[in-house]
Amino acid sequence: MSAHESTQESTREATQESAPVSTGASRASLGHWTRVVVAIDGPAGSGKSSVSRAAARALGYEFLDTGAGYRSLAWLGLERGTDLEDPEAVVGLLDGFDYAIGTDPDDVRVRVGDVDVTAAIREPRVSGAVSSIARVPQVRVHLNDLFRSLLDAPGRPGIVAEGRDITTVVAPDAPVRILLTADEMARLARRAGELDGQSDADVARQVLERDRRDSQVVDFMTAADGVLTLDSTQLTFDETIDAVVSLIRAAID
Ligand SMILES: Nc1ncnc2c1ncn2[C@@H]1O[C@H](COP(=O)(O)OP(=O)(O)O)[C@@H](O)[C@H]1O
Ligand SMILES: Nc1ccn([C@@H]2O[C@H](COP(=O)(O)OP(=O)(O)O)[C@@H](O)[C@H]2O)c(=O)n1
Repeated sequence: MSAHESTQESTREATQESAPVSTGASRASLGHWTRVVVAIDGPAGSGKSSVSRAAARALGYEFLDTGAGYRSLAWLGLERGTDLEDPEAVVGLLDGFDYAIGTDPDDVRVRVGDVDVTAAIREPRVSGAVSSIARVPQVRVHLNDLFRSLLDAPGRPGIVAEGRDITTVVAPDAPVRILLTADEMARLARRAGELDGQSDADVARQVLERDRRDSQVVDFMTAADGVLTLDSTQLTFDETIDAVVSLIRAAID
């Protein structure tokens, strides 16, 4: 049985379960983590960010959008006029990179220095540049250290972190690991629905090119061993949230 099939099966079982709500977890299931760490990866438009945030809210957990870290560094480089194709220049940006992100799912503001970049990091110019900085190994090491310290910080009983390599590199030993997928047409339609001011064709080109470049660095299209695949193509937004919450509850109860 493939990882995909086995996961659809476990998703079905978990979704049908009507277990009482519990956000607790046994010490053993947490491994070395101080709280429940839920790792979610997937391609652009699969629903990682919105679904992870809603699942965190439903469980009383925190939420970590790791892509915001890469986007913020790209934003800084664009502001400074840095050549983002030059890895040395990109590494130079890390010196004194003063980055902060909210992990409350109801307050996910992002700051670089004194500037609130929450909206700016979603602009197409940042989406178009971010893959260039994400492929620099020193950037990944630097940001991964930061992400791990946020995952293990004192706070709510759990945290849902989403990105491209959370299940494989940042937290391969997380008690819950999910690959959230959706077929290309569904992903492009979702993204097109979000971005005003850009034609659907431009959005599609940009998303596919970003996925192509990102997948040269990390594999977020196939589930690593032990990672559950949840295909949201045929699911509504609410059904996807329910499925993720059920998978988390099933894993920690
Ligand atoms: N299962 C789903 N069905 C319909 N729309 C969805 C679903 N999951 C996510 N969306 C919508 O798709 C858009 C992209 O989701 P987002 O969370 O930004 O994806 P990602 O973080 O993977 O790029 C959002 O507008 C979101 O509300
Ligand atoms: N764990 C992660 C998260 C994001 N990224 C990079 O950051 C970019 C933006 O991530 P994102 O999660 O905001 O992207 P979307 O899928 O939400 O559009 C990605 O295109 C990757 O280049 C990464 O390399 N590793």
